[in-house]
Amino acid sequence: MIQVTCALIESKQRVLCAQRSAKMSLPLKWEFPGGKLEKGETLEDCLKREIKEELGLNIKILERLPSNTHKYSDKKIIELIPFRCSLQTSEIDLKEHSRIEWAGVSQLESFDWAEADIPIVQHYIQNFK
Ligand SMILES: Nc1nc2c([nH]c(=O)n2[C@H]2C[C@H](O)[C@@H](COP(=O)(O)OP(=O)(O)OP(=O)(O)O)O2)c(=O)[nH]1
Repeated sequence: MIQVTCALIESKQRVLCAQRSAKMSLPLKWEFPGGKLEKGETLEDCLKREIKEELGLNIKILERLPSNTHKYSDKKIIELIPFRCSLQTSEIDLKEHSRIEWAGVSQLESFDWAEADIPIVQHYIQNFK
C-alpha cells in the first residue's frame, strides 16, 4: 500500500483544489495537492515538502483528518491521508498541476475528484459547516 499525504489548504472560507495535468496519472482529475511518503519521512514533513515542490507554498499543518484507503482499477492501493492546513506564504507557482481553484464548501461536490478523494470531500463537507 502506498501512503499519500494531501493538504486541504484553507484561506478565507475556501479550500484549495488542484487539477492534475493531462500528463499525470488520473489525468485532469481534481485532488488535494500532496504526494507519496518517502522512506524515513514523517507524514507532516512529506506534506510540507510536496506542497513546496508542487505549488511553491509554505503551509502550517492544523489537523489530521480521517484517511481513506482506496484500490484503483489498476490494483494500486493508496492510503490517502488528509490534513487541514493554513497558508504561511500566499504566492502560488503551479509546477505540476494544470490549474487550481479556491472552492467554498458548497462548491466542492461539483468537481470531478479522483476516486480516493470522494470520502475525504464528503467528510469535510459534513464537518466544516
Ligand atoms: N497528491 C494526491 N494524490 C492523490 C490524491 N488522490 C489520489 O488518488 N491520489 C493518487 C495519485 C497518485 O497515484 C498518488 C500520488 O502520487 P504522486 O502525486 O506523489 O505521484 P504521481 O502522480 O507521479 O503518482 P503515480 O502516477 O506514480 O501514481 O495518489 C490526492 O488528493 N492528492
